[in-house]
Amino acid sequence: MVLCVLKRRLLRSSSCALMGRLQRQSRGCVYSSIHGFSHEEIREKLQAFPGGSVDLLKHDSGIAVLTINNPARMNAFSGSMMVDLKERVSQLENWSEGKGLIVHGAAETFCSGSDLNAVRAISNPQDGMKMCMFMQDALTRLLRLPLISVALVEGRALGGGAELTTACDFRLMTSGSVIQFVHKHMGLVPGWGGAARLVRIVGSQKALKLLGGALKVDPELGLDIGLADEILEADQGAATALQQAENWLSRYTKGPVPVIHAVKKVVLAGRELPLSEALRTEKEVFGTVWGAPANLQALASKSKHK
Ligand SMILES: CCCC(=O)SCCNC(=O)CCNC(=O)[C@H](O)C(C)(C)COP(=O)(O)OP(=O)(O)OC[C@H]1O[C@@H](n2cnc3c(N)ncnc32)[C@H](O)[C@@H]1OP(=O)(O)O
Repeated sequence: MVLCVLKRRLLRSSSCALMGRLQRQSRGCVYSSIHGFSHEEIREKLQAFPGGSVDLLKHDSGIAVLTINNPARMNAFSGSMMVDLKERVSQLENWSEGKGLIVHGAAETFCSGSDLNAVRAISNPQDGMKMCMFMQDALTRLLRLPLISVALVEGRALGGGAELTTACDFRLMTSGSVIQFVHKHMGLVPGWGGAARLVRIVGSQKALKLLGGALKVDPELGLDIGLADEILEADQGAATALQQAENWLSRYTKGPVPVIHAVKKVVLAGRELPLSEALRTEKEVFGTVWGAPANLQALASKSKHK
């Protein structure tokens, strides 16, 4: 009897722990005060380096467009843009009707990394660490959104810009575009989580070559090594690269919001959690769609999958 009660309590507490982990995972925060991370302190420091913006446009289709907007500096991230990015990610976390996201740069180029003027001004190790934690937090939360996300790479994605592409589920490259982890040339390694994510996307051997050689990845190489998911050709009638990216993404965002969110959550769990935890998460997510309206409707329509 006592054993049964204990067993039940254990089961309840482990499922609570799992749900907590799932919630934290979907919110995505990596750092807290125990890591010496004060969001407010670093936010204030970053705001001292203004310029550009990160803009968000949510469409009725459920696809949002996030624009890295600082064309005078090839869309380099100023301090205030880092703060903007985090605010936009918070807005997307609360967008219950959202299904997809396109991240792109203004004026047909993606992003040339952090603004070198800000980098010079905060080149001491303490400030560098704080900026690194802030951006890791923002980009981890971006990747963990329940939306299916795409980086549309036009022109150049350099340094932190290359890292940003890895915080999306997919990368589409237009002809002539380049992704380059130039960090080694700057005496650096990625610090916005780009190395950890790159290894998961292309494997450690290829990641070592890309980082160790600061290799230029053009669309063909990108497709070959699995960094790019599709090449967008310029000659597609009158369609802009953004329209082409929306068309590409809409294949994966078709359907009811809860189902798209569930798809993203199970894939995220498989990508990030050890197998036994990923399986438990999958079960929890399955429980949210089983017998839910979309499932009942599909059963009632006796659909065939020809
Ligand atoms: C953990 C994060 C690590 C990092 O991200 S470190 C930063 C890595 N990124 C870089 O080193 C990129 C440096 N920039 C470049 O290599 C070149 O500017 C680039 C992007 C290839 C473009 O070359 P071009 O087409 O010849 O154009 P350009 O050099 O005249 O640039 C146009 C204007 O944009 C500016 N710019 C480009 N990238 C920047 C950056 N990251 N920070 C601050 N300003 C940047 C550049 O200084 C120039 O401005 P201006 O016209 O001289 O006032």
